[in-house]
Amino acid sequence: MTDDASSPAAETEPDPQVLADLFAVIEDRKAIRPEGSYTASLFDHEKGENAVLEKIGEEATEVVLAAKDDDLDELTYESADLVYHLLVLLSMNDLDLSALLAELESRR
Ligand SMILES: N=c1c2ncn([C@@H]3O[C@H](COP(=O)(O)OP(=O)(O)OP(=O)(O)O)[C@@H](O)[C@H]3O)c2ncn1[C@@H]1O[C@H](COP(=O)(O)O)[C@@H](O)[C@H]1O
Repeated sequence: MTDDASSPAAETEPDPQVLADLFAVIEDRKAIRPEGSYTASLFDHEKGENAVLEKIGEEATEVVLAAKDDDLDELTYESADLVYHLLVLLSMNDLDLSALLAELESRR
């Protein structure tokens, strides 16, 4: 791996900040509730929490199936769905991303 900004790796390397940025967007959708936002709809709907819990169950199953099938693209895609819905669930329960990170840090 090189720090050369002109290398293809430097152009495509994901920013680890992406998780914090995504959580900030989720918190923003919770506060502002823009029309047409799927995330906002999860907070708006009176059964929103059930919808999120259902999604987490579905996505977790899809992650397991993708892993069993050795389908790495699908495993990556479904893991992203799962993490996104997990972050929505944390926000829905007024937990911060830092609570999750602190818990992980405490296990090191
Ligand atoms: N990361 C996500 C994200 N991941 C998944 N989803 C939505 O979650 C839903 C998942 O439902 P499904 O599993 O049924 O959809 P699917 O993945 O096509 O189907 P499967 O193959 O998984 O069964 C879809 O509507 C996706 O669009 C997401 N919706 C939003 N985000 C992020 O949230 C931001 C705000 O988006 P809005 O929700 O539009 O405000 C976006 O910019 C993204 O960064």
